[in-house]
Amino acid sequence: METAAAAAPTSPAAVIVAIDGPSGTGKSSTSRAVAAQLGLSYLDTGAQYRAMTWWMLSNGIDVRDAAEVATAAAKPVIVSGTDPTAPTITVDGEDAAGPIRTQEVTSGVSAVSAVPEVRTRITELQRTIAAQAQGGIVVEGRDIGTTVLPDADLKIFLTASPEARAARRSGELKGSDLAATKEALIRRDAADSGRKTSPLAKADDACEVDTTELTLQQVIECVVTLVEEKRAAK
Ligand SMILES: Nc1ncnc2c1ncn2[C@@H]1O[C@H](COP(=O)(O)OP(=O)(O)OP(=O)(O)O)[C@@H](O)[C@H]1O
Ligand SMILES: Nc1ccn([C@@H]2O[C@H](COP(=O)(O)O)[C@@H](O)[C@H]2O)c(=O)n1
Repeated sequence: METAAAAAPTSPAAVIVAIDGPSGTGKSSTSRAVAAQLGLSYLDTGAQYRAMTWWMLSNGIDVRDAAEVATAAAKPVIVSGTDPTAPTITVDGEDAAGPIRTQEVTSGVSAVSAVPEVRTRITELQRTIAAQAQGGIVVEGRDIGTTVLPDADLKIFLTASPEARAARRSGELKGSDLAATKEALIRRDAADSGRKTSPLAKADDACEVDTTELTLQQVIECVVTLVEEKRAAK
């Protein structure tokens, strides 16, 4: 007797998700959680610019000197691990996850990331990683939807008021001054939005989500729903 062959289980369509927005809007927390929940890879592009900055500072490069930064931009070997449950970043084989979060790196990163030679190198790296992510990937940063992955399946631009963002950051940095934190993130956003090459910007076809009044869990649920809708339509 003939039996019908069991239908092979189909794996969900690979989907490329770009999440951009200013600092402290919840890009990393949201992207990691969404990627983990949906079995996607995850890339924190800010960590790559921080890694480049840390290398420059560690090697005596004046990060305010664009010509010096440009000349050195090809030197560091930056490797990003894309498991959302345990993202990693190494520079020349050394674990950089801790050092890239220092105040010195945060203060210097906008100057380094504005240098075109730095952006060209890191953008190339990001595109290679996204192309290798078989099951799909969530990539978060400032210019993913506009420049790095303009053909992403889904683009999201997260926003939140400066007050909400400063309060979130102050919660992380125990004992920090709220007004100074707010001023520092406004300054960094202005530098990132004002640079000539690939500034922080919302892509025309991005879906904007204002997270000011939302809990992190609500933002995650909102993005998961958007990704699932895109996957179902593929
Ligand atoms: N909707 C939210 N409500 C409350 N807290 C949040 C929300 N989203 C994120 N947070 C918290 O705000 C802090 C900053 O979030 P996160 O690092 O994800 O932001 P980001 O946009 O990636 O920032 P940056 O660009 O500076 O790296 C974290 O402590 C996170 O837990
Ligand atoms: N696509 C991106 C991502 C980040 N940057 C620069 O890196 C800085 C640090 O980013 P965090 O997300 O870790 O805060 C950010 O301020 C930008 O200068 C970028 O240019 N493009």
